Amino acid sequence: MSQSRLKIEVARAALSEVDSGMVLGVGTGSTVNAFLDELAGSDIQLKGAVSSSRATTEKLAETGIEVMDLNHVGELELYIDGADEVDEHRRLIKGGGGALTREKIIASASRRFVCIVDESKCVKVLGDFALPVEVVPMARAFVGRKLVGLGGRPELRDGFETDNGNLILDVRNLDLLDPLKIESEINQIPGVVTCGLFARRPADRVLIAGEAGIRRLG
Ligand SMILES: O=C[C@H](O)[C@H](O)[C@H](O)COP(=O)(O)O
Repeated sequence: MSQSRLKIEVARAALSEVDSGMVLGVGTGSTVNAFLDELAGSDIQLKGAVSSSRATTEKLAETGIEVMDLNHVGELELYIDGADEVDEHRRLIKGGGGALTREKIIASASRRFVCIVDESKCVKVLGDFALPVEVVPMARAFVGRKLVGLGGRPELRDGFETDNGNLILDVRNLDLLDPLKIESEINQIPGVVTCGLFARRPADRVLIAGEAGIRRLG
């Protein structure tokens, strides 16, 4: 099965997590877009959605779902999002599309986070995927040196600006065996907005589409 077919399969499986009348937190990326297509074709009627990026806001508008401001909705019942890497403890690397900060805010503001991936995203140890770190522009070089001090090899994502007006450093070579520790170490560097590790706020459930069907973690 192709990867895009697997994305559709897991998107379809995620519909059973969603109820009509919900205000849903919605992540960013191609798997989430597949989910929104499936949602549009279902009979689920959301009250609205909180969006994690401009791209998702546009997609929600096309789908006819009202986009709501997180400041006006309080705690969300459910957040649905994809990931770039997932381990067996439901810890994630996210931010391949640069939306990590808003994604982490909405995931943290939600009671449940259901992550939807195809099996190519599953790893034993996080870190093959370069870790995205969102950085305030004037701190780019300073943060880069600190990341080198942690053993990383940061590379500026060329020509990319986040929805928050910041930069992304993609960091290779970090030892992520203890993702909780490295997540807080990176997040404590002044100038870092957040890093793409979701260890402090892992997914509550991961739905994984593979050749054998849908596997669930959590
Ligand atoms: O910033 C982007 C997000 O973290 C996405 O959830 C992640 O990159 C996965 O995207 P996709 O579903 O396109 O593989």
